[in-house]
Amino acid sequence: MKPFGTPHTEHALRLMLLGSGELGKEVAIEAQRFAVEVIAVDRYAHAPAMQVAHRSHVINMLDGAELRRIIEMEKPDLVVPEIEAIHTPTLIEMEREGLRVIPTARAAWLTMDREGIRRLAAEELKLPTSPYRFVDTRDEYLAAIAALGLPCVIKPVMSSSGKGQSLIKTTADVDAAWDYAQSGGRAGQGRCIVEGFIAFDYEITLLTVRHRDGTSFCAPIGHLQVDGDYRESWQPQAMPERALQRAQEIAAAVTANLGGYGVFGVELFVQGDDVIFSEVSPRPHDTGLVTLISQELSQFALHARAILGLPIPVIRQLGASASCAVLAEGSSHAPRYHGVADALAEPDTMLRLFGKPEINGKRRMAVTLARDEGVDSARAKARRAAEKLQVEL
Ligand SMILES: Nc1ncnc2c1ncn2[C@@H]1O[C@H](COP(=O)(O)OP(=O)(O)OP(=O)(O)O)[C@@H](O)[C@H]1O
Ligand SMILES: NCC(=O)N[C@@H]1O[C@H](COP(=O)([O-])[O-])[C@@H](O)[C@H]1O
Ligand SMILES: [Mg+2]
Repeated sequence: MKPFGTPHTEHALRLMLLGSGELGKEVAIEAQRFAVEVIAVDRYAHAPAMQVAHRSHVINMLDGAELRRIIEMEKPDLVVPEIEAIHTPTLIEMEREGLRVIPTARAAWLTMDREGIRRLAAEELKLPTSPYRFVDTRDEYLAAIAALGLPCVIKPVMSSSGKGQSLIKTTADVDAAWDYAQSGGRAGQGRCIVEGFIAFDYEITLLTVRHRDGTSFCAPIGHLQVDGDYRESWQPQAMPERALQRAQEIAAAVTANLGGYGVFGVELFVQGDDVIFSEVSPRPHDTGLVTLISQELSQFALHARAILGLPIPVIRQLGASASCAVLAEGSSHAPRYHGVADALAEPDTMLRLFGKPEINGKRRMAVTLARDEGVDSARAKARRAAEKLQVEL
């Protein structure tokens, strides 16, 4: 890698974020601590990371020609995918031409689409997963439900944060779930995965960092999801030694196959000592927002260090911590936030307002963070802080 340089000069070390949401904003800030020049790209203007980047571009990242044009124009030293809805075949092509993609173009390609990563994990790596089928038509969908049984879950192959996802409990849910899957994904209509429902005891994200000196794990993060979207996360999630070991083995196997440097959010379901692989983000994870308060080096700082080829000799945990997502629902072009001071009144409390420029429907706008004696009291404190925060539309 070339030496660190000075932004806005010919010697700048340039990092392009593809996706500029709340996660990218924190990555941008961490990269700038090393004087990296940050170029933020997303599908809309004034996205959170754009607000702290040196420059930004608004493009359709699912359009290969547009993606190539912007990368050729900016000539970044590192391209850092931040969301799954990207034309990853273009990244694969350009990686062959010498572009550096984090963690690798193949990892971004396999995980942009639930089919790629699921087939890799279940069929190639033989890791335990939920039973599943991919479907393109309503008839195939009905056949999948018949084969897998109820309850089951349907998700568009390209989606995140639960968009287009439904739990199908009874036959009464079947039609609405199909319609939502066809309208709610990040790339419009199309292929879906139908998964058998796993009645897990709890689920975790195991943040796994591949860096120049090897692979490191953060303490497991427990989380609560509603409608497939994260609402609360906490660290550490208590778990039996055997299950933790199994979780680390699975995370090591998946991330070693994906390769490259950076943080991965490995999502796992736990039942007793058994661990089931769900999916992986080859980048920081929303549930990992808790590490902004729970670790000396947050997942964003770890990502920056790893991708810049810097050492990570230790990941220091600072104590039981929690995060609580703040969602708003409605429509607005200039949301305002009340109760920020009240939300920060208790010791060991922090928050982030993402600064998203508009809401149309339901959107995660902020997160509260808290540390306390134990995970339960940290969760309660983060929730109290979130209750104080009001989003005026
Ligand atoms: N097969 C399943 N059995 C039980 N619960 C499931 C299953 N699939 C998904 N879920 C629940 O829905 C949540 C979201 O699913 P998943 O992670 O696949 O969606 P996503 O849209 O990629 O979300 P994100 O982008 O936040 O990771 C899971 O964390 C889990 O709580
Ligand atoms: N689960 C993935 C996740 O949380 N991704 C984060 O949400 C942003 C999109 O938010 P938006 O839908 O509000 O634009 C993404 O850009 C990323 O930061
Ligand atoms: Mg997930």
